[in-house]
Amino acid sequence: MGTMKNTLNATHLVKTYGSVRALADVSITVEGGESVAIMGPSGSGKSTLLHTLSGILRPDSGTVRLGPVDVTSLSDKERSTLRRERFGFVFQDGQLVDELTARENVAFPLLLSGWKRSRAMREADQWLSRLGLNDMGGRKPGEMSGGQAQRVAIARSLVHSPAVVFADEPTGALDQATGHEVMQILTTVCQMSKATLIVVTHDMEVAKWCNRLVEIRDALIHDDRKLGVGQA
Ligand SMILES: Nc1ncnc2c1ncn2[C@@H]1O[C@H](COP(=O)(O)OP(=O)(O)OP(=O)(O)O)[C@@H](O)[C@H]1O
Repeated sequence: MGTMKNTLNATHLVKTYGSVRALADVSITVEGGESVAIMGPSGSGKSTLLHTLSGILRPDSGTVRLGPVDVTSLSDKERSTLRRERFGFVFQDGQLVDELTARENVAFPLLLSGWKRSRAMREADQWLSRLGLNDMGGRKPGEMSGGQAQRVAIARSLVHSPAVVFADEPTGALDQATGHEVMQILTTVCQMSKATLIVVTHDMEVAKWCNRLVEIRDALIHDDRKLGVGQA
């Protein structure tokens, strides 16, 4: 039922930068609620694929659909509204606003959507507590560890109940143990929220947390397979 609505479907994506082909002809369907790791060598097109699927980049040709919506045919303004309302983003680091507290950072997407401040702050507090950050609400990003900051970023990516969370090297700035914790939390809360998760990573330990692994090579999908939990 709700899953069809959130199916992410890309067909025949082509994206070139000058003479470089970053996506040669990529088609992929991700069902609502799946968690997908995208791996591949440096320069193979992973980030370009993530940015195209998430409406940040427009492909030269091909289409991206979220449920019935053709994302590629939307205007820039409509695409940024769709990104803000239906997608969440987690990056390697540096994504939180330094001047805002953890609570304000998490509440930010809700404030942008017009929530009243008091209600947005209460919702943010619930997310912080869900992620084990009860005491962190009043701290600024510079006053937290890397792992804590990533958990705040995860809370912020999910606070507005997005259909899809896009994560680009979410553990790239963390040591292995902290990265492991962050992936456990990220996959658990996405599952709880029934959000699809798409993660770009170089690290098989990170990919293992997902239930599907897509390998990109030379701008094409080279392999696409299911993963059992803890298997790779
Ligand atoms: N803005 C840009 N201008 C020109 N070329 C670009 C641009 N962005 C990416 N490219 C090129 O497109 C190709 C794919 O890049 P992309 O960043 O998608 O790869 P990636 O697999 O994410 O790499 P990495 O793992 O190193 O981040 C590379 O050859 C890259 O140099």
